[in-house]
Amino acid sequence: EENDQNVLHKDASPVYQTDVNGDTGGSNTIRKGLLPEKKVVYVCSADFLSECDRIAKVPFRASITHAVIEAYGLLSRMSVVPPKPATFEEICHFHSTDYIECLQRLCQDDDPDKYDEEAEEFGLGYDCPADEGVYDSASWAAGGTLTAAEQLVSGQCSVAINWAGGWHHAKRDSAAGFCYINDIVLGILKLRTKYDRVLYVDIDLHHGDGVEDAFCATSKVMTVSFHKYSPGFFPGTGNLSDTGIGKGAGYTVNVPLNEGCQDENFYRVFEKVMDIVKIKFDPEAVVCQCGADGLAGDPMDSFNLTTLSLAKCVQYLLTWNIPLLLLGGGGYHIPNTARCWTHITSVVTGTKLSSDIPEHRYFTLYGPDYDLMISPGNRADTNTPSHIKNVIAQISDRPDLFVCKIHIKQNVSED
Ligand SMILES: O=C(CCc1ccccc1NC(=O)c1cccc(C(F)(F)F)c1)NO
Ligand SMILES: [Zn+2]
Repeated sequence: EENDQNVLHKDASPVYQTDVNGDTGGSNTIRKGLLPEKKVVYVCSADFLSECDRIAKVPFRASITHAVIEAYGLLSRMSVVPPKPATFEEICHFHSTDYIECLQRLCQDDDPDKYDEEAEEFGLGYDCPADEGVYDSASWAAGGTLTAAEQLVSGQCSVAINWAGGWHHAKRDSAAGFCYINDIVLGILKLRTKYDRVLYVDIDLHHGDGVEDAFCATSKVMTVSFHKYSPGFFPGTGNLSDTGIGKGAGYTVNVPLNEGCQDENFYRVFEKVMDIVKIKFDPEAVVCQCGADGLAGDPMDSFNLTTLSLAKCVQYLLTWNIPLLLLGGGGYHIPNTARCWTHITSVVTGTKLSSDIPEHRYFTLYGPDYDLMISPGNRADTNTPSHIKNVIAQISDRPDLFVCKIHIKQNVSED
């Protein structure tokens, strides 16, 4: 019966399936018999895309991703909200004014010898160049995450998406790993104005060190990062033994994984760890950084994931029915990253997509199969069953980890 309804609708892309009662979707659709409609906010505008397209390490990734989401007709399933760039004052709710003033100054200076020792002190230089436009694109990306978080706080939606956010390495007073402004920390601080316990989940290939550092000493924000951990691999932090300090002891979770990790192991570990996190921390809101540099085919060439496991992780978080903020991050095979975040957007909007990518402006990037799905490479998954078992056991059996407290609504909200 559902197949009869795969009719083409004038206002949807040819591949866009209808839902059970024949509608092509849209926020005013009354959907019977499906998961209760989750209102989804998608942060986007022409200015936002053109500014985020200038992020040096992922040129035009913002527009390329948006174009596939649009080609599949997914915009009609979400409410599109235009962001503003984050202001200096908003950015300094986390970052030091000295660092941000230095970043602004260097981005306006076109002298190749501008990197003085102050620049070095703030991590600005050859590995994190402060080129013209870096401050603008970073403040627009951060504005997108703040807008998304504000939509959740004001109750306008249950899921909010900023695929141009997720810059998890930036520190309070330094740039790192091509991250200049930590939009994730700013978004979490915004969510904390309403929610007492906020969970951060990071499924990027790399350890989410900047977010972990920001909240390692508080029990109000738990950070959970799944990442490749091996000698010499950036940033080098995020071992199992890294569990938080002071009042935050037990509220930092790190899941170190080895080379070649594939979907089955990745999702198995994710589900086991998150089951425990849900019980012990009982979050009121969750932020997920969906970095796609762990995908097969990424030039990072480290993990061997497909979009299926990353989408399943987000699907899992949706079942918690708490406010969910979805962000981008790494992802340097740009067509695969666009495939991944389109797949996740379809999961969040409850939309089945054909795997044939519709014709659109960047269609040629998806050849020769023009398929939404990707295949794993044939590199071995070096995460042995005993490694996986050991990681899960160490997290679930640790006494200090997220000491299980009865969460009584407290009027003193700060630690
Ligand atoms: O993706 C990251 C950090 C990436 C990073 C950190 C520290 C040093 C270098 C990098 N990034 C790269 O090496 C990089 C970035 C973009 C594209 C490439 C490519 F050359 F592999 F394509 C490589 N975090 O989630
Ligand atoms: Zn990464």
